[in-house]
Amino acid sequence: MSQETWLGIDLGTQSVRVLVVGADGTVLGSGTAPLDGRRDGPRHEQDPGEWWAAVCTASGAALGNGSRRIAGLAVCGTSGTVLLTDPAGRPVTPALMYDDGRAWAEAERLRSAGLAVQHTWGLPKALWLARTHGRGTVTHQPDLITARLIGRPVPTDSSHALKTAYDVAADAWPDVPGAPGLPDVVRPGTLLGEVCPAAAEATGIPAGTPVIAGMTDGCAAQIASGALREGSWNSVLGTTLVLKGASPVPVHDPTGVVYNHRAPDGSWLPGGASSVGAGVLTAAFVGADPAVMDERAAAHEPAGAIAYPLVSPGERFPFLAPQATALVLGEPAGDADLWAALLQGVAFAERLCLDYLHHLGAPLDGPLAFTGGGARSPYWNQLRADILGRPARIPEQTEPALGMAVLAAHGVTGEALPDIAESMVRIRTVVAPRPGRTALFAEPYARLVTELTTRGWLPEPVAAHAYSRLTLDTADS
Ligand SMILES: Nc1ncnc2c1ncn2[C@@H]1O[C@H](COP(=O)(O)OP(=O)(O)O)[C@@H](O)[C@H]1O
Ligand SMILES: O=C(CO)[C@H](O)[C@H](O)COP(=O)(O)O
Repeated sequence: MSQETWLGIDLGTQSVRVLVVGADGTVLGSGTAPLDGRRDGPRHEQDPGEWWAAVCTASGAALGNGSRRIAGLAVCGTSGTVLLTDPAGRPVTPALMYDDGRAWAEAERLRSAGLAVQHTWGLPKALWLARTHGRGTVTHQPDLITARLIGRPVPTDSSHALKTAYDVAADAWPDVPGAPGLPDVVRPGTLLGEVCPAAAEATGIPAGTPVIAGMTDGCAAQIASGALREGSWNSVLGTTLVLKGASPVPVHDPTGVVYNHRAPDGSWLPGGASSVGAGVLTAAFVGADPAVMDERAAAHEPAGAIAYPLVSPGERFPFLAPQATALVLGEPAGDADLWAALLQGVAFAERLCLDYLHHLGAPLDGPLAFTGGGARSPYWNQLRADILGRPARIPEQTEPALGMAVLAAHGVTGEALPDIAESMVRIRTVVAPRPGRTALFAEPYARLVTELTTRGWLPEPVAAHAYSRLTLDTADS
């Protein structure tokens, strides 16, 4: 690949991040700008008008004052965030965020019509918006930014459209009676247009820069981890846990817990998003220093209590249980023991996600990467490798914006995405499981699986599969 420079834009929950990246993955510039949101019970909204201003600030900071040539850019957003726009592409509603849970009734109706959607997905929320605000065209978070960059409304990409129920296998919208207007769709990596002079003036990104159709932030993080070859997986441990892998065929899950994004080359990126995650630490230990707590937790292996640490009520992966609440079995012997139980509980949930994927027949024999804020803890990385019984790669730079820079390079050069990712993604370290450690955690893991089954959250065949994989792994360790 030539020595070009690429730009990635990540529209997140709390901020917009922009990275300027060289052909070897070196970060040449970065910028960020905060975003506000409104939460009220199950409702979570953002003002889409704020996104453009934040993109301008973050791009300006990433590019500095220089007139650097950018060979291409792509934009990712939070998956399932939607709003409605008028024919000129202007917002006519607030944006309902990916975790906004108000569209229960709409989701129920869609499911009874045969569409495997969760209530936080884009299509039920778009129906809710159409019912309460009137009609408009469904627009995903990045569509508003790519339109502004190019200077006219542009198609959406099939990745952000997935949770609006776009059929990525048939490359078509399903027939949804009463649906608001649906946008044209292109595959990720397609050229959408070029940065127009007005957008260049506002952002500092040179006019004429190619704008490439992006993917969701979850897929962007996967690209940034390099996990794009068959059987490779990326586990993003941030506030919550998202697992995504690469497969030549979709992983079929009738319950919709695991769903499949589609890579630009037509291969599949199966995965799911759990409500377990590192967010429980922030909530339970306000102001604690993770490094200090990790050091103290090392004396509690296994912990005296067993946790299933949901960040918010309801679980979506590795099982669907809207009624599930965080659980702690047993009485932790102090704060270090509780911290240990939470770290171990997240790793147990991660193990169960992999067991579930295996149960569905997903290919799992490639490398596993750990990314997200939780991967900043070397202790937790080791613990997770021990409990999973498999090594994990920790990349140097794992931001979704890097994934978008890689996708832009693919879109402009036409080189295969996995090849470009390998030339731009650097692995910092590989953590191997310690001998005997998987067996040390076998009993609490099995107890947790039993408890989840007894509560009716985890289907029994999945539990049986988890026990049999545990027997195999502990015989080896
Ligand atoms: N050293 C650490 N040890 C444990 N958890 C950490 C550490 N650093 C960050 N985190 C966790 O990472 C989470 C944030 O992850 P991040 O990927 O940055 O954000 P988000 O998922 O919100 O996009 C927080 O919940 C925080 O508790
Ligand atoms: O919590 C989220 C914010 O976007 C998403 O649910 C998560 O990233 C997974 O979404 P996807 O698999 O569609 O990328």
